Amino acid sequence: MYDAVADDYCYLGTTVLKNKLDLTDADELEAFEAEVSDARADEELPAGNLDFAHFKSIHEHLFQDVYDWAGKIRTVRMSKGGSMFCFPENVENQASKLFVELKKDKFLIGLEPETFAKKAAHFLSELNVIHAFREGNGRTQLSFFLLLADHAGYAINLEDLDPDAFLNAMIASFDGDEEPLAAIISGLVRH
Ligand SMILES: Nc1ncnc2c1ncn2[C@@H]1O[C@H](COP(=O)(O)OP(=O)(O)OP(=O)(O)O)[C@@H](O)[C@H]1O
Repeated sequence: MYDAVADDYCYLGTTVLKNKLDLTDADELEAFEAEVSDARADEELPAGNLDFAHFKSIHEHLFQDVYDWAGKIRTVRMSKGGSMFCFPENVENQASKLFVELKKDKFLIGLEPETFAKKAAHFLSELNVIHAFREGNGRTQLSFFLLLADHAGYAINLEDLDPDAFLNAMIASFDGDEEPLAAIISGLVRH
């Protein structure tokens, strides 16, 4: 969870996010959110142009059953484990730039696997620094990565992904070292 802050997204005096079922118990909300977002992830994801609007529509798809703000940029500052993410007023601008870069890079099509892994790691790392949403960033990042990899011609099996190693690599990338993340992605695309 986030460095716990009770903000306007939360029920008064708690760190439980307001939600469509009005669940006020953190564990119940977590279980419900996990179940329905998993089910939504198994459905066909919204089509799009691999741009920021597409990224937001994936978040909306995954979390439509849980939050009114699904698909919408957060309005509060956030940090995790001491990592301070992009200020909300800069999210739109930074994300637009990042997705324009991705397009300029031809969505990473036609690269050697090693180069794809490096560039995808950089993209994911920057996407995580932006952290567009109040919650659900990791799951949206992964879903988008799967679409990007598929579009570039790589079939990724997430069962091969070690969640702890992946989290550590994401944190390392936040701190400026994208190598561990590139190594993990490289392992996923080499089959
Ligand atoms: N200390 C940290 N510094 C930088 N990034 C972090 C840190 N801790 C977690 N992350 C990244 O934040 C993202 C998770 O964000 P968030 O909790 O909004 O997503 P989620 O989908 O709700 O959770 P999860 O990805 O854990 O299922 C992941 O990409 C994760 O790697």
